Amino acid sequence: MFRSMLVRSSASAKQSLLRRNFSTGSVPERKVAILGAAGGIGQPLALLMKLNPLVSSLSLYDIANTPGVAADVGHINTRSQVVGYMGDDNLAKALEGADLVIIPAGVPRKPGMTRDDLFNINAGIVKNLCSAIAKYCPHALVNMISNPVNSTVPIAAEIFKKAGMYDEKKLFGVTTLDVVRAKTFYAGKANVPVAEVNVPVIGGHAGVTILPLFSQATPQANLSGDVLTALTKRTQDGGTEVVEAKAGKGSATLSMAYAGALFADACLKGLNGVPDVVECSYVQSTVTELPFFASKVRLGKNGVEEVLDLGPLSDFEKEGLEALKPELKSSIEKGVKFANQ
Ligand SMILES: NC(=O)C1=CN([C@@H]2O[C@H](COP(=O)(O)OP(=O)(O)OC[C@H]3O[C@@H](n4cnc5c(N)ncnc54)[C@H](O)[C@@H]3O)[C@@H](O)[C@H]2O)C=CC1
Ligand SMILES: O=C([O-])CC(=O)C(=O)O
Repeated sequence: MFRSMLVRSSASAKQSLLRRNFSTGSVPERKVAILGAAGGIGQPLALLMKLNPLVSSLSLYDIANTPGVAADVGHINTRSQVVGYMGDDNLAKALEGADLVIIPAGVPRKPGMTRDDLFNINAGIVKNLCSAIAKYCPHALVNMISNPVNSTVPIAAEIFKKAGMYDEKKLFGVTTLDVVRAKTFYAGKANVPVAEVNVPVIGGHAGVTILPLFSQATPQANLSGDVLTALTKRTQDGGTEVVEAKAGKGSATLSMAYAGALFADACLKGLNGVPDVVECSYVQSTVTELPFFASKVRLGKNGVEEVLDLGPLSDFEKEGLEALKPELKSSIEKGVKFANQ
């Protein structure tokens, strides 16, 4: 009996050693900061990042209410240590040492508004937060969620350029929710298992600038032109569908937190050297004549490893691509102009 106890205890010692190696060795320490962590997106995103075993330190920053969110999420028995930071004076500490900063700070839409109607408030918020990132964690990857993404990403790039630390490989507009929606809507119409579906979504993140490429969707399905037109429109209007359903109580938060957590996980995998991590994102790009564009991106140890080209487009998608360019161009220019005022 004594012997079997010894065997058991040496087996459990081995297991705990393995566990320790896992937490200190093979999985690197990664600090993730969420700016706007007490908001509609921020809270469920904090929860999902707390569940991610790739995160060792989770920093929750907001101008209000972060102590409660951090205390709540911090009781979950997963790897990361959670700290809440509230107010401008604590932003430096929230950011120091961050490998990845996710920004869902800012106001959401109400019915009747476009994403661009958020520009006046959110542009200033993003500008201040990016100035702090440039100062306190210049090497971090930045996942921009705050709308209008088509403009807030160029704003961030300009702020980083002014600070002399811009690295185009490290700045991402999060367009994953467009991909999530395109997959869901396509699976419904094509009658295929949603978990197997892949659909690239290119362009930007507002109305017609969102261009799902259903011609490249897998598994392939033989959908009529009318169905493809309707699927495209529903994907482009997905945000508005939620804004209207919430009737003044904000925009997508839960599906956005899911999408944001998926994209952050892909970024962390890339940082950790996992090969072949490919996601769509709105990044600095040369795949079209526009300086920022969403397309498939290969993620690696330095962020963007490769911006993949668009692949073959149907005639309908080619038209959509040309149609989106003027709006996307003017949203980019608006952001650049604002940052340089
Ligand atoms: N990229 C995308 O696909 C999506 C983007 N969004 C955008 O995400 C943003 C946030 O949406 P919600 O979470 O629903 O809004 P929300 O109003 O519920 O939360 C925003 C949070 O940001 C905080 N905040 C405001 N100023 C801040 C500052 N200077 N520093 C730190 N935090 C600050 C607020 O205190 C609040 O807790 C909106 O701009 C919305 O349009 C929403 C859905 C999808
Ligand atoms: O529609 C909005 O305002 C929020 C958003 O970006 C989305 O849900 O795609």
